[in-house]
Amino acid sequence: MSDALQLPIIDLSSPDRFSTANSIRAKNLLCIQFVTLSKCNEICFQTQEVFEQACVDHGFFYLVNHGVDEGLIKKVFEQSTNFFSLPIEDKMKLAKKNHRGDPKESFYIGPLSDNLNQWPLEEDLPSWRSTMETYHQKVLSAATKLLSLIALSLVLEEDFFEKVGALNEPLAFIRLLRYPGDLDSSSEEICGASAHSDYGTVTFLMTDGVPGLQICREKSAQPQVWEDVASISGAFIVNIGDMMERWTNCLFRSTLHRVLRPRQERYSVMIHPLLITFSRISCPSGILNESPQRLYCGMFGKLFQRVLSAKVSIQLIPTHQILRLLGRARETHIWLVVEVMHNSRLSCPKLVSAKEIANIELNSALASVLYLTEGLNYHAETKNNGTLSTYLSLQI
Ligand SMILES: O=C(O)CCC(=O)C(=O)O
Ligand SMILES: [Fe+2]
Repeated sequence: MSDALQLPIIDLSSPDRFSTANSIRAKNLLCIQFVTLSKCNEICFQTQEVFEQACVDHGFFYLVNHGVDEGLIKKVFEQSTNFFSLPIEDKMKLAKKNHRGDPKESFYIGPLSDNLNQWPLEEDLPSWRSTMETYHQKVLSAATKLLSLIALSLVLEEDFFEKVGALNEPLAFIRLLRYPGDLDSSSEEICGASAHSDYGTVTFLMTDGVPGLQICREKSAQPQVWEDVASISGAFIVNIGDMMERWTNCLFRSTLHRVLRPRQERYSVMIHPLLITFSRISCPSGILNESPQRLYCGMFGKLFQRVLSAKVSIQLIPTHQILRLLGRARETHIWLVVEVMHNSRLSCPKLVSAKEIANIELNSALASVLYLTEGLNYHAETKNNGTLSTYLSLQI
């Protein structure tokens, strides 16, 4: 693996919240910690004079002192391994539907407040559910603190998100991932997770340290440049999602990323907090003053709100995956919301059925597709090599 990218570190426990908030976006701050990782386990902290903006330039940063106990993180990875090590027929009991996807296994746990989640049996995996529930709550609490820093960084009141009710109904879901390792070297697939951006507000990612994550900071550059992002033990890799990018009128960046097919087995755990009310809050005028052209009509437009209330799963797909998706859409009756960029403005999203998709013009490099499966699905796929790719879709 080539030298890993230097990403900014945000310290959630720093008493100087204003400086920390500034480091989320302000340019030319002095004495901010950077980390340089050339190999995963070789950590070298370095102070640099110029701080590149965490959210504005990279859309990715490390979060340290976040209050999620290392022991709990270790337990989550152990329990994830326990789950994926169950016999395939046990895992299939939680599957509802076939799904073709990247060559990895995944398990989604939706918001804890609804009772739609499926859990492995307590007798099969003792304490599994309680471990995941505790992790869910702890990460959500770190996310809430981070959001207050984000508010400060946008020159908003620290409790802005709280006041507007964005935290009243926080929907966060956990994704447990297992990449099986490159057992089949003849495979043409180079990705364990294909290039995408995340659709939520911020994503909290923890990995087991096996390399593979890469980001592309200039998605429109040709050829695309992919840079490795290494893990730091105990630190979250946090990235900005599309929802936040849109809400800040593209001030913050939702960066394209992917995971290369790892040579050895790789585990990762993600939490995506999705703040529904957030989608109804318009971009603050302060941000619009900086970039007066409003790039999005509404947050996601009315349609997105309909989507959110329609008990469906959602995912934003970058353009280069659209064609792949179209092939899939015809098979699986996926509905898509298509937004096409016209003269650097996004048109209002349109809801189209899988049948209509073939007729949509997708010649813009910046088109994005929000695809919806028919709610509450657990998808499963058995690949030729016997690995299982599963997910329980987001329950909203
Ligand atoms: O496994 C990882 O390191 C990241 C996966 C990812 O980006 C995703 O599933 O959204
Ligand atoms: Fe992602």
